[in-house]
Amino acid sequence: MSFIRSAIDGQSEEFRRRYARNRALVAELRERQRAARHDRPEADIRRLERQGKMLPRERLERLLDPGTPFLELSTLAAGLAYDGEAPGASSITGIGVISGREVMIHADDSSIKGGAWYPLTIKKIVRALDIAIENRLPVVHLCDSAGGFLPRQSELFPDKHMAGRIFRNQAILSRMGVKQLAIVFGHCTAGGAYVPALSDYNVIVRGTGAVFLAGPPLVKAATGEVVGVEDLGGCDLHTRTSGTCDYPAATETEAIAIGREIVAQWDRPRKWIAPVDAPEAPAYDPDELYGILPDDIKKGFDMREVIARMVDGSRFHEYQPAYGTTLVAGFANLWGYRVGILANNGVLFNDSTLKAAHFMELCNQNDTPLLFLQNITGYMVGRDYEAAGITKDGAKMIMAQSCSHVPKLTVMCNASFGAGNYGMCGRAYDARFLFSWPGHQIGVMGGDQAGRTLADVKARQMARNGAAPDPALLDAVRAATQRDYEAQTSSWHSTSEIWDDGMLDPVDTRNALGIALAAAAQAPMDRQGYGVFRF
Ligand SMILES: CCC(=O)SCCNC(=O)CCNC(=O)[C@H](O)C(C)(C)COP(=O)(O)OP(=O)(O)OC[C@H]1O[C@@H](n2cnc3c(N)ncnc32)[C@H](O)[C@@H]1OP(=O)(O)O
Repeated sequence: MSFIRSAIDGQSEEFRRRYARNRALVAELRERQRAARHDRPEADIRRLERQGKMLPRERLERLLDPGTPFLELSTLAAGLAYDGEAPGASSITGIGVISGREVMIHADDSSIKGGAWYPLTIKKIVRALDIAIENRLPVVHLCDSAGGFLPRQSELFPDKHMAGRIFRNQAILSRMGVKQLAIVFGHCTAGGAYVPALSDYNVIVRGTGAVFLAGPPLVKAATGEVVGVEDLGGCDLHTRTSGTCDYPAATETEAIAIGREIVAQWDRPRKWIAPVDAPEAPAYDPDELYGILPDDIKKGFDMREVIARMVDGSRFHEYQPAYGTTLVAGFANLWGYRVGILANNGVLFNDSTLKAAHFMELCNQNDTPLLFLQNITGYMVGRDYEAAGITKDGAKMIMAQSCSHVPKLTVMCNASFGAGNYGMCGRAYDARFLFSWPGHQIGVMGGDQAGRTLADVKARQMARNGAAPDPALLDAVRAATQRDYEAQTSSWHSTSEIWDDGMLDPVDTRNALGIALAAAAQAPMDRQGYGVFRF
């Protein structure tokens, strides 16, 4: 592999300007994450104190092995939804280490509306369980939830990927032999009761933990029976009489200790992908990424400069360096794992598209995981390109990508527009993990283009109807579309909607990808081949 020679001038005015802008974005990311994790109304903190409960992050700190990394997912989920009422989508998910085993964590956050599940909470939990299924990661659930957020039941209850999907995913995990433990710290009501019931192991805290299909008020309303929490679904009922729970614990601390002991009994999963070399830090300082990423989405940058600050030893074996140059492809090591990287250096033309498809086939032939670094404004459009078959070449790229049996990881580095998002393994294409950077923008097209397209459609419609041109109306259409697009294409919006698995500081991305690769290595690869390529 060759050493990447950087052409960056760290003293240039442009570098300094970009550096300042990207540092400011990361400072904003950190502040938003701090607030989402810790800012809670005083009354809710006091309520949990009165009940003798720990905050969810205190539980997590005691549960995870000291000094081990925790890759928290979707930290800013729901950040822009529900008037900011459910920071982090009132839940914590992420990959951590317990008793030496990598596990997926799902923790309810009862400091927000009693841990009630908002629609985006459910999306976040379902995604965490999908990740567990795809990567065969055991799951530890820290249960303390009021169940569905009742005012929004129609958005969280009935459809395929709503609340029922949590329990469906739990059943699938169990069938696959992927273990689950639930620790019941608070209430598990209604559907939430199935979280411990569908876990292979569970622990319940006496006094605060409870599991029931309906809590006391609903039981009274439904049948007239008056019954207290402990008698209806408390620790003793479930560990002595019903058998719904396995291990009683006198305190939260004891429950966590029992949970750690249970995980310690689990076998260590086989790894299907192994590092090929010892890990090595990049030769260039990742901090320089701040000076490389542009301060204007339309400005280009050489993705090799990003790769040089992400991969082991800044070494890269570039594939077809002189062909299809708007796509950079090649092999590198990341934390010792061999990866095949596809990164955008411009619009995808026929040649770069075919190069991408061929390179993905090579990686599948070698069982080499794929890493997509997206900065894509789309495929080249126009008569000449259609005549040259840009649509069928794009289809080949999507075929190769969708049918890849190797794990795929995607990082949204800057732009993700149009069908380029699809070819480069956007959300719909089952990347095992998909992260974004704070300056990233995503949309079917840019706001300016969309505004002009809709204004043009309007003008043609008016002409067809014999109406006089109305420049003020067309300007209004253009401006309104652009305004909407600006809000909807921002990275804060996309991460709030869980279109990614979380926003990362570019400098932390190498570490996050290392954890993701180690997780991805736990699932065997299923070679199913490809569909029909259109030639
Ligand atoms: C999938 C289908 C389902 O899951 S149906 C869900 C049915 N759920 C229920 O019946 C649980 C109702 N809630 C409760 O029993 C209690 O609130 C529990 C969870 C025990 C927590 O009690 P406690 O710690 O004393 O807090 P609290 O009652 O003061 O509530 C705190 C804030 O949360 C709210 N809250 C509670 N549950 C829900 C809910 N399911 N949907 C929407 N909001 C809920 C409370 O109204 C209260 O809000 P606020 O702080 O007054 O603004």
